[in-house]
Amino acid sequence: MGRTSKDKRDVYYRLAKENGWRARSAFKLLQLDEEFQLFQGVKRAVDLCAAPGSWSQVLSQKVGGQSSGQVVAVDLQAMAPLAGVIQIQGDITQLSTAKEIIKHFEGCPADLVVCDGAPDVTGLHDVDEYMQAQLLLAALNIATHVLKLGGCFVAKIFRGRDVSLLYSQLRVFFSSVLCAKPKSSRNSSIEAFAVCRGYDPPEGFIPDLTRPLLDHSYDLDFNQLEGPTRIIVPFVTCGDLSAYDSDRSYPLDLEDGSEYRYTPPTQPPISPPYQEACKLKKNGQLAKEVFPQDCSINRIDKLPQPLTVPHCLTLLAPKVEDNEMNCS
Ligand SMILES: C[S@@+](CC[C@H](N)C(=O)[O-])C[C@H]1O[C@@H](n2cnc3c(N)ncnc32)[C@H](O)[C@@H]1O
Repeated sequence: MGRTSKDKRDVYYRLAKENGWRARSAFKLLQLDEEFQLFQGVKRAVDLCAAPGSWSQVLSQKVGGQSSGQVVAVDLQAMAPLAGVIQIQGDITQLSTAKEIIKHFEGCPADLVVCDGAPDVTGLHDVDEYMQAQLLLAALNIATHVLKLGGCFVAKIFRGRDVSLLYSQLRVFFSSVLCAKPKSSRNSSIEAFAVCRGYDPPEGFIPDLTRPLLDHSYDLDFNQLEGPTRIIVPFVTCGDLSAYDSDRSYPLDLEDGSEYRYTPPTQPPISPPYQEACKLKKNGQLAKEVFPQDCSINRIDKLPQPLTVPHCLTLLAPKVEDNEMNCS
């Protein structure tokens, strides 16, 4: 039941597996491209925060497929190999990672940098938004080193309270910045994508890898700009009206009347962060087994010490299904 119910909940999850994409996120990039023709004329692209690799798959088909096309993908996590994609396992906030990306381009600038990065969500909105913003700024910093003048930068953004400040920061480097929401991105999520075109850094700007988060005199440069520090940018929804609605549940029966058949994931994660929790669950060692009567969060004082991540996971998300953790 678990597998079927998850498929049913999310038509893009189902379609991704049927079409051979490693994750449903592939549709987000495809729908962004439909709207903005992101891949037109692109020969070199960087995919930041790429695992499990569906955006890299899209890029390798649209960019890497050309004879001189080149795609570099980076993630903290290991990613299964993909034809035509150079992979780096590293942290995009680290100087060493930025240097490695640059090395692969051998002096040739990239036409497109994309970043679908997401920190581990804590549920504390301010913290999550802050972390997401920092990741975006790290991606932007790397982009300032590899992107050609006039190039394009697309990054996941959380539309939180201070998002207008982020837009302003992006506007310092790009002639056009807008916020796009593909149909495959749930309306219930504050996720959207900043689409920044026309890379045009301020005169005299020197990219500085020693400050990966752009948390320095860049602010001074920024404050010297004329006009308000917070701007409103156009909001564009992408994916035509006939596209599936990601907030809806669709029936499993296929339109042609044929019976639905479960499709396994295209590429299961290599070494997911929840692996330890899966192992403990299989051995009956998760917190709910330890406290079968009551494992509510207000009994945290009664928990075994030290408190491990898997224990917290069980307490905070008791309904996580086996299939969602790929425990089978
Ligand atoms: C939503 S997933 C990306 C999905 C991917 N675009 C795809 O289509 O398969 C977010 C990724 O961001 C990565 N990430 C988060 N923080 C990172 C960091 N500091 N450096 C590199 N990758 C990071 C995570 O490891 C995770 O794989």
